[in-house]
Amino acid sequence: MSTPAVQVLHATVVRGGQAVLQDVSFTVPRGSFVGVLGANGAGKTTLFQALLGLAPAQSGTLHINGAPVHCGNAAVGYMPQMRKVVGGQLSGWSMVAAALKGRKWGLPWCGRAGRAAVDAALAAVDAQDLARKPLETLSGGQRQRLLLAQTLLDDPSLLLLDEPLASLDPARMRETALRIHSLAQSRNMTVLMSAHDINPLMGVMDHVLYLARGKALLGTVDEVITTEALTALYGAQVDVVRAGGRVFVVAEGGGSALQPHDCPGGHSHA
Ligand SMILES: Nc1ncnc2c1ncn2[C@@H]1O[C@H](COP(=O)(O)OP(=O)(O)OP(=O)(O)O)[C@@H](O)[C@H]1O
Repeated sequence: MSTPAVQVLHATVVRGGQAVLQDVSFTVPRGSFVGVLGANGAGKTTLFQALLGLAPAQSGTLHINGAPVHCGNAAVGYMPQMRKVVGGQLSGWSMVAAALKGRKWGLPWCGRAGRAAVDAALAAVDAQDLARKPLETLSGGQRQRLLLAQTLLDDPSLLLLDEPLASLDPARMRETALRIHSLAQSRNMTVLMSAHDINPLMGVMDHVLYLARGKALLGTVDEVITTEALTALYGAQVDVVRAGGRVFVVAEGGGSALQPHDCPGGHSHA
């Protein structure tokens, strides 16, 4: 069996005195596309930061491609959650170039190889037309594409994408998910992508990694997004309801355990 892309064994990660991930174990085979789901505060970003070596595990082990996690691993491309525009005067090209060799917001001076890498990354996400435009003039979706281009520099084998679909409309969400899927397949990359809406990931994901109460459950959509599996994970009654082509994960008392998930045609693909 080949070395897994990600292997987490009995990992506990504490933040602010609280175990955000508690004795979590899962294995992601190489080339898998994993949707990382969970309510706000479930620990999706913390998991990514642990895999980046930025949030050390108090106990347990985390390996990427068979090696312990460490900061600055060029095999890992990371797209953080995007909250606001930084450096709005920068062109799209400069923003991507600024991440060459792991630098962020440094001066975009680079040699011929670096320039070629930036051009190739922009082309891979179909963003050549954004290269000369200042960031502040771009839409959220266009900026997401540039952030995705940044993650492709250094030719990573693993992408950690933190809510890359946030703030996109449903059509763009689906388009972006398909784009990432196709990129991952063509470059043989493993993808862990967090999201609050499962629908754009239907047919794209091989697995779901669902986080709740410090625990994690990895499996196919049909294994994980069920009343039984999520009730066990949450330790309280959670119902998975399919209605009108949508899937709702409903907590006891009627509140949403997660954002409602659109799911046209059940689990069929759009
Ligand atoms: N630097 C930090 N210091 C202390 N606590 C933190 C820190 N970062 C995150 N936390 C806490 O860890 C928990 C998990 O946060 P995290 O950002 O990983 O969740 P998330 O699933 O990514 O949430 P969201 O969907 O809202 O982005 C939260 O309770 C949060 O308050």
